[in-house]
Amino acid sequence: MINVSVIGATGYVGEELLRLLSAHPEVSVKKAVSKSFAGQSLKDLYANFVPGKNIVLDESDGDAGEAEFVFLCLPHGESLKAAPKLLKKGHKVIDLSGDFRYDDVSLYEKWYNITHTAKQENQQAVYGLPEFFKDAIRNTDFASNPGCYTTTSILALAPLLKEGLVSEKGIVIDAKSGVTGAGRKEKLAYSYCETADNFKAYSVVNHRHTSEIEEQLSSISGQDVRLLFTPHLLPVKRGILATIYADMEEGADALSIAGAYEKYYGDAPFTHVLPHGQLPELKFVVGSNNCMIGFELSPRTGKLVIVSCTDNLIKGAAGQAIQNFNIMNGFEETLGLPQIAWYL
Ligand SMILES: NC(=O)C1=CN([C@@H]2O[C@H](COP(=O)(O)OP(=O)(O)OC[C@H]3O[C@@H](n4cnc5c(N)ncnc54)[C@H](OP(=O)(O)O)[C@@H]3O)[C@@H](O)[C@H]2O)C=CC1
Ligand SMILES: CC(=O)N[C@@H](CCC(=O)OP(=O)(O)O)C(=O)O
Repeated sequence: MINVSVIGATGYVGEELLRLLSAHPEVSVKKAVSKSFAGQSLKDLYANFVPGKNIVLDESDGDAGEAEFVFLCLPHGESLKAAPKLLKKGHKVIDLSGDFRYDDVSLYEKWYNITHTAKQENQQAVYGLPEFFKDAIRNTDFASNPGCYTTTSILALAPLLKEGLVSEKGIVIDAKSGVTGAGRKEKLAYSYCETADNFKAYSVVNHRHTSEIEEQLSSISGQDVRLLFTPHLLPVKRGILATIYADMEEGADALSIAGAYEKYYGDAPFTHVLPHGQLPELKFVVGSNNCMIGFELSPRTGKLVIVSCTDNLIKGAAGQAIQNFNIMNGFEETLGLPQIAWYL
């Protein structure tokens, strides 16, 4: 059994993580930290935990107790303060915020408008996308979980860029997210009346995930990738669907594209590519740790259209964190993780 602690336990990601961890056969949750609800039982806030083990929320004192592993489910800027202290005390850390995702901290500082105060720890952090960095994840004590939009986008594009089947220029990612992607904020803009029966684009041309997607795709493919990323707020609770447009290079056809995906994801337990012409839907992935990808060629325009779906709270956050935890501990990658979506 591995003792773990969850900090930021009452947010949407923290709650989902605790729910998934409760079914993990090798995990014992020793501490769940909340600044706002310290002293209360988790089940008083989230009644879905009534049948589970009683978890009393602890003070947010930066102490992870006896836990070997600490999951940080804090807003960006907060992990920046918490992670260095925990690493110094010898804890292994998996951070779910954006604070340690960049190789180039100046990109973080520019896109998040925050001065990075833990540059040394940032160098230590491994980008927790198992499909591409499994060996590094296996050998680190500090994993930085990718963003939800970024996981969905990078998994769709990386094999095709790496194999030279699409151009690194002119890519457009048109992504839609469920409202839980914004966190458990008490803001009018995320309330039922403002989001239900509505659909809107936001942060057009300047969403911070643009830089994370570009940096990782450039690093994986060895090309200078520049792209447009447009997020939208979808009136559903969970799920991300990204429709991606890319210019095909010479030699790109249904067979070579399927072959490139097979090369990188043939053995990946959670990334599934549908046969040419079949497209994923949110209900095929929501409730699971899967990323599902489909594609269609447009010979008339020379463009490839890719559709990629994840559950933002699972493969986009809590599930991928557990996948990284499993790899860091030498467990089966799938341990404790849902492989079949809810569908309904
Ligand atoms: N929602 C999603 O789909 C995804 C989120 N992420 C990332 O995961 C992290 C957590 O996200 P999410 O659960 O959605 O966010 P929430 O806003 O729902 O939860 C964050 C929690 O952090 C705690 N907290 C501690 N310090 C602060 C502070 N200064 N300001 C606000 N909250 C604080 C709060 O709990 P308390 O007051 O009880 O301590 C809060 O509930 C973020 O970094 C986010 O970017 C990553 C991928 C997907
Ligand atoms: C719908 C919504 O608001 N989504 C969030 C992205 C999710 C998130 O929390 O960002 P990270 O994945 O980087 O942690 C946003 O656009 O800011």
